[in-house]
This record gives sequence, structure tokens and C-alpha cells, in this order.
Amino acid sequence: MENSIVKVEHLSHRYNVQWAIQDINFEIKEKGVLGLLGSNGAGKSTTMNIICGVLNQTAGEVYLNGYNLRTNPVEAKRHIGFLPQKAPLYPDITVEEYLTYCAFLRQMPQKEVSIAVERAMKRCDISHFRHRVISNLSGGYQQRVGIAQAIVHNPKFVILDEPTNGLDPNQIVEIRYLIKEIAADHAVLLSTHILPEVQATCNNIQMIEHGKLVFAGTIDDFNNYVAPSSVILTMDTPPSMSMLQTIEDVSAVEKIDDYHYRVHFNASNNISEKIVQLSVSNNWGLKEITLERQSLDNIFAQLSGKIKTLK
Ligand SMILES: Nc1ncnc2c1ncn2[C@@H]1O[C@H](COP(=O)(O)OP(=O)(O)OP(=O)(O)O)[C@@H](O)[C@H]1O
Repeated sequence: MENSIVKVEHLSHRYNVQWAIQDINFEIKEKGVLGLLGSNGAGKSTTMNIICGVLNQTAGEVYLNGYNLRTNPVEAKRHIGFLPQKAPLYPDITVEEYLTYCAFLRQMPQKEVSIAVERAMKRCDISHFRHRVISNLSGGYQQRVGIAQAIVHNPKFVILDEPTNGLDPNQIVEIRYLIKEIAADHAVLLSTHILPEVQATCNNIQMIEHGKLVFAGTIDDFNNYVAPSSVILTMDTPPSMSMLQTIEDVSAVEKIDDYHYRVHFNASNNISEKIVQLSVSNNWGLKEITLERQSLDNIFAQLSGKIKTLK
């Protein structure tokens, strides 16, 4: 069985009188990506800052590789690599100089530093830019350097705070791929607002709203939860609303205009195929059928009112 690298127990934090997070509990296994989701002000940064040892929690405990972060901070922090939202880069030095400096900051023994820097550059595919001054790299490659500094000391646990923010679509795909590669042998905690990012990279999801954990589950649980549950139909000769209502698994029908209807359904599989068959046999003149996907904002809004924990 896989061991836990991170264990968060009953974590709560209060700034002045207001609780920013309350009774957060989770564990992160040795490998894979755990997505930490939440809308603005939900408590993600507070949680991450505590786990990184930047902020001292009001209550609860954090264990990193078995070491209590509060009582044994030096040993616990050895196991963390962190890429904050804005990568802490020094623009005027080269990639290799910067990573060497980071390795020393991480108190690596001198004889291990050059091997560690080589390994991190290779992993992030930046070896060919080793002599390039950081300010002359593209945004995507600067982000790779940021990720390289987070893994240079080969920590067991890597925290990435919105790592694809501000990148172009190609760079985003490449960084997501890199994150998955890193997660093959590190535990990764990824904070993001972007639904496709969650679905492309995460194995497990924790969602925080108003400082409380409102969802904890695997990516399959999450995908089931966010699966489309309505379709928009465009038809030349639509049937009556009551006819649409009688289709098996249809829970509600809304008329948008004479040719467009929104059909809500309960089934775990969507009902498009059934509607296409009915349209052909009843001449509804079905022109288009569009699945309506929920945005992450909608999901946050839905979950913010209720506590939902899936196993
Ligand atoms: N230094 C602080 N002093 C007082 N309140 C704070 C402080 N930092 C955060 N808060 C409050 O704590 C709550 C959680 O904030 P936090 O920054 O952890 O959320 P977040 O999920 O990271 O949001 P975002 O995605 O906008 O960064 C918010 O209500 C915020 O206003």
C-alpha cells in the first residue's frame, strides 16, 4: 500500500476573528496529482501557505513524510518543493546558475549539486537553455525553470500554485504534460481554477469553499459529478413539451423559443442517442443537439452550500 507523504489533520486558520479555513482534513499519497480547487477567497492559499510552512496555523496539524511541520519544521520542509503563482526567478542569471543557487539554498551537499541541477534540467527539458539568461526565455520555458527549482532537491512533495497562469495554449499543454511526468514519482498538489486542467492532470480532487472541504474524491467521482445533465435541442418541427417530458430519464423540459428546447436528464449516460432515434421516427427535424457542460464556477456555486464527501 502507498504511504502518505502529506497528512493534514483538522487544519483551521483564523486571521483576526474570521476563520479562513476550518477543519480541513486530507492525505496525499506518494505519487499522482491532487487538485486543490476553490473559488476566489475559498481558502486555497491559506491552506497551501500552511502546508509550505510559511504560515503558522491556528489549529490542527500538518505532517510531511511523517514529520510534524509545527514541531519539526526543518526536517519537514526538506521534503517540499514549491512553485508559487509567480515563479521566484532571478531574470539576470542563467538557468544553470539559478538552479545551482536554488540547490545550495536547499542545503544540498556540495558534491551532489551539479548532478541535481543536471537532473532537474533534464526532467524539465531545459538543458539546452542552461546558458541562457532567464529573462530571455519564453513564458513557458520560464515556468519550466520555476518547476525545475521546485524539484531540484528531489523533494517527495511538490506544490504548484496555478502553474499554467498566463501561458499560451501550446505552453499550457506542455506544462500539463510535464506535471504528469513529475507526478509519476512525486506527490503533487496543484492549485487551479481551470476545469480542463483539473480533468487533464489530476488523479484526486479536493474542493474548498468558504474555508471548508466540500468535495473529496477521485477524478472519476469528480467527472461523474460534473457530467452534463442537460442538452439543447434545435428542431424544425418540435413535438409538444409534454411529449418531450415523457422520454425516459428526462426530468424537465424548458422551451427557449419555437425551435430550441433545453432538456434536463437524470441518467448517468446522456440521452442524446435516444432523442436522435425519436426524432428520426417522429420527424422532429432535429438539426443540432448540444450537451451543456457545467463551468467550474457553477460547480463551486452548487457545492458551496453543502458538504459532499465521496469515497
Ligand atoms: N492576511 C490576511 N488577513 C486577513 N484575511 C485574510 C488574509 N489572507 C486571506 N484572508 C482571507 O481569508 C480567506 C481565504 O483567503 P485565501 O487567500 O486563502 O483564498 P484563496 O482560495 O487562495 O483565494 P484566491 O484564489 O483569490 O487566491 C478570504 O476571506 C481572505 O479574504
